[in-house]
Amino acid sequence: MLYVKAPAKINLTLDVLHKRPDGYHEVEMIMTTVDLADRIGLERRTDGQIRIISADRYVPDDHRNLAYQAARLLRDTYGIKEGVTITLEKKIPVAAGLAGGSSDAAATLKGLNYLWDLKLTSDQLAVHGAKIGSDVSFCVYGGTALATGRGELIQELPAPPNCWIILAKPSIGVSTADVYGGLKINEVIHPKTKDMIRAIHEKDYELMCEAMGNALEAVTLKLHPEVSMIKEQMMKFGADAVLMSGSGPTVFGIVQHESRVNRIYNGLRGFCDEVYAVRLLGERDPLA
Ligand SMILES: C[C@@](CO)(OP(=O)(O)O)[C@H](O)COP(=O)(O)OP(=O)(O)OC[C@H]1O[C@@H](n2ccc(N)nc2=O)[C@H](O)[C@@H]1O
Ligand SMILES: Nc1ncnc2c1ncn2[C@@H]1O[C@H](COP(=O)(O)OP(=O)(O)O)[C@@H](O)[C@H]1O
Repeated sequence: MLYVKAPAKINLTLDVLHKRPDGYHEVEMIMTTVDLADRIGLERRTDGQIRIISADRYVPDDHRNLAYQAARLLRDTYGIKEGVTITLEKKIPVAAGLAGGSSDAAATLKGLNYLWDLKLTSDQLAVHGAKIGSDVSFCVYGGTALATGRGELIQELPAPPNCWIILAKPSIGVSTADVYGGLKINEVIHPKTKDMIRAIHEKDYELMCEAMGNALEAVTLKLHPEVSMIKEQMMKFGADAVLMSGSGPTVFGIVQHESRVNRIYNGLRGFCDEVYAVRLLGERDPLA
């Protein structure tokens, strides 16, 4: 059995520029991976079948699973006769704005590249990833990056200033398509992407706190007012800055002093079942 980690991501900025002819939205977003991860187990099969094993009832165990789609894409593209059993140990909350499914797909691409000895580069895997979902290309590389296009065009960035992240996911699932669909482009408050890039290059934590912004928040907060309440509580318990990740509903708070992490974590546990205190992974995995 080959094991591969599939880390979650958060969006430090998420800007939506316009709707594209293909129905997607042109985005400009800065994403970074955190040390909350699914674990993917890959085992070769001689029957050519792709099988998913997952204990999480919210995760499909058939062709709808993004890890399944990743395996099928490589098997069919490269004429692989073998199959694979994919065991998903889910730790990332589902439909949370943390790219759990996308990260599982990226981990499966990387693991099968090794298992089936395909010798594909990260760039080649990222191109395949984009066929599975807009966030999968970023998940192939990991680390920190500016994503543009529909999210599949990746420009690597250095690690952001070091800090703790507290993630709080209310017990609601959010459809990414519904959130993008609910966006009024002419009302978008554009985040300060350039300031965030400067904050990352200069390791300026205060500027990073100021520059955080997510154009999709306006839609999700209207659909789910409890997300606003979680943001307020996160600030009340001492976070330096707070933002919703991706299409939500997960809210993340950032804090530099470890002494405050427990207070925020314990405070949010009163409101959310799924609360995590995590670190930024920052740079790309050199072995990726
Ligand atoms: C919102 C973001 C922000 O990082 O992440 P999550 O909240 O899902 O983690 C991403 O843009 C989500 O990426 P991903 O979840 O891969 O989206 P996809 O499966 O490609 O698309 C799902 C649906 O979202 C909408 N969509 C997605 C990406 C994009 N740039 N424009 C869109 O309009 C489309 O309706 C599409 O059919
Ligand atoms: N491997 C997977 N892990 C989680 N969800 C998956 C997976 N494959 C497909 N899905 C489906 O994709 C939807 C969104 O998954 P996820 O990537 O966790 O959300 P988000 O994109 O908001 O982070 C879920 O509702 C789930 O049914």
